[in-house]
Amino acid sequence: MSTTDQRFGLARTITLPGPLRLDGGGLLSPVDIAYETYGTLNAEGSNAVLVCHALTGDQHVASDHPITGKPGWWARMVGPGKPVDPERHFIVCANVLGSCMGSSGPASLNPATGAPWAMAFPVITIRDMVRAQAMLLDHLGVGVLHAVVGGSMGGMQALSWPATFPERVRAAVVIASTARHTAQNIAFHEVGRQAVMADPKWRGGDYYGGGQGVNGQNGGDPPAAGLAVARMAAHITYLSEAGLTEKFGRRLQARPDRPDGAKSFGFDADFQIESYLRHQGIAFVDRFDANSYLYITRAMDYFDLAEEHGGHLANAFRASKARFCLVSFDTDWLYPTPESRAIVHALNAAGAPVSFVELSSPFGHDAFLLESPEMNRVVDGFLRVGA
Ligand SMILES: CC(=O)SCCNC(=O)CCNC(=O)[C@H](O)C(C)(C)COP(=O)(O)OP(=O)(O)OC[C@H]1O[C@@H](n2cnc3c(N)ncnc32)[C@H](O)[C@@H]1OP(=O)(O)O
Ligand SMILES: N[C@@H](CCO)C(=O)O
Repeated sequence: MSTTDQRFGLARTITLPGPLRLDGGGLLSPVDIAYETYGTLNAEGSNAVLVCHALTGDQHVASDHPITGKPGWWARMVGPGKPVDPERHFIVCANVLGSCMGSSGPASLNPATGAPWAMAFPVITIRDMVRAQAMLLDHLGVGVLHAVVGGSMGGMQALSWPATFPERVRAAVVIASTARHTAQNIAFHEVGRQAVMADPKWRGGDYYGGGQGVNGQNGGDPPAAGLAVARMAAHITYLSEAGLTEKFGRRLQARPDRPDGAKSFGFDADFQIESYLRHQGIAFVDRFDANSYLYITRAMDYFDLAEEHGGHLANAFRASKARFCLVSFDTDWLYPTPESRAIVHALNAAGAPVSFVELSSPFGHDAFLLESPEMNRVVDGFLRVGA
């Protein structure tokens, strides 16, 4: 086990013997899980909060990211005086299975060969990620969670937790999420995957150059262009038309050779939105592995909680005694409010206690990552019950 002190969190990577039985049929063993904890588990073991991250997030929920140097992705939600508070809670955030920040994934070494798994890594599901988290909680001595909290793909895990381990969760907070991927969601992911796989540098996933790590840190030559295009397309889905119009409109990008932002009459990034998207694409490839992008988007596309429970979403929650809190954003067209409402209906049908709020924000799906005093108030109030 390796340990690093981070500001107020504790970062570790643990290798668990497993085996982890996967929905796709195989076994994974051993299982590496990179995680951070904040705060202390109380004597009763009743204050643990598991925070689940979205597609490209990681365990650095409230500590600086080791590659980008940016603050943790949910430092607005997790920290002293925040709704998820290390003064009151024992907070656990783990890098999901299949990702690239230390947990087992295509960029990590296959113990059978000593080389990176690449596309030999098994296809995983949201439920596999949850099972791996349960193994970590066993290791940490956490029996029952006070709450599981997540947005977007993190919300899928937060829904999957009470469905998979009904006796281990007392409350679930599901933000900007869905119980199943729609055709539109799958379509956008497929565009991204094809962009990665069409890059000649993808080479069937074997681009690591013998080393593991994010995007060529150890001498590989990753499909950076394809991954950047994938991120550009995906990033549009995380925003809203109104937000884009307000932030960029049709304004032209100022550059050293054209300080007033004149049109190039070519294919430079003339518009600010083009420049912005290119920046988002380029920045992304520094911190994320292209094969992990394939595996995690696949896991999200396969997610259909009703299908896992005989075709009826309510069945997923019948064994659970958990309270649920759902939050959606009115400009989120990726996982729009009706997706959350469908979950609420299923929870009602299952007799589960549920509160639901649609918040107003101009920022689309990624609103859950931004400053939202209303979201924080809702989550804070919900987590204080039964604490
Ligand atoms: C659990 C998880 O979800 S973890 C993963 C979450 N993190 C991400 O998704 C990271 C990428 N996503 C984003 O940045 C998202 O937009 C958010 C919601 C997380 C952040 O939103 P905001 O704080 O409003 O940032 P914004 O979208 O304006 O982007 C700012 C960046 O764009 C750059 N930018 C802004 N305008 C332009 C432009 N015209 N041309 C080029 N770059 C531009 C800024 O310089 C800044 O760059 P930096 O991030 O390298 O410092
Ligand atoms: N923008 C976030 C949320 C996507 O659902 C991410 O990249 O993980």
